[in-house]
Amino acid sequence: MSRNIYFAGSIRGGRQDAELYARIIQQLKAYGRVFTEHIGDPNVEGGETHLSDKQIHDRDMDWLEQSEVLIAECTQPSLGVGYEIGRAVALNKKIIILFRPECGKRLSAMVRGAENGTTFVVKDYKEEDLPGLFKEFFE
Ligand SMILES: O=c1[nH]c(=O)n([C@H]2C[C@H](O)[C@@H](COP(=O)(O)O)O2)cc1CO
Repeated sequence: MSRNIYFAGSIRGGRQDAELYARIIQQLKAYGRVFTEHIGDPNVEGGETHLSDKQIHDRDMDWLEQSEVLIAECTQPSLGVGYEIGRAVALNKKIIILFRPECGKRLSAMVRGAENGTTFVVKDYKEEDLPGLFKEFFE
């Protein structure tokens, strides 16, 4: 399948959900090419070490431009993920925000408030909902 997918999840914002990101990426790979597999790598803690911050930024923006859709897991707040969402809006990408209300926090109004029902979708979910959600989005 030729669809390009950009998955966004917290790195320097905190790695509590890294294993969940890996499971999400595994599922997304059934629907296209996922550029950002390193986000699910448990060895990536404070960021990728083989690249400078500028190299990371420029590579990720290039990947985002090439992607059809941005899927951002936003439960663990991350400045980088928030930035990527804003850039994806500016590029007119389709955006799917995933948030787990069970965490007890509230999603930023700047993210939930951007929902428009078509190109910017916010999904409150539990992990077991993901296969059905992805099937609905992609098929
Ligand atoms: O090493 C990295 N590699 C990388 O691809 N990113 C990108 C992808 C993630 O969706 C997002 C995470 O941002 P942050 O590190 O601020 O939580 O930024 C971020 C870092 C470190 O900031």
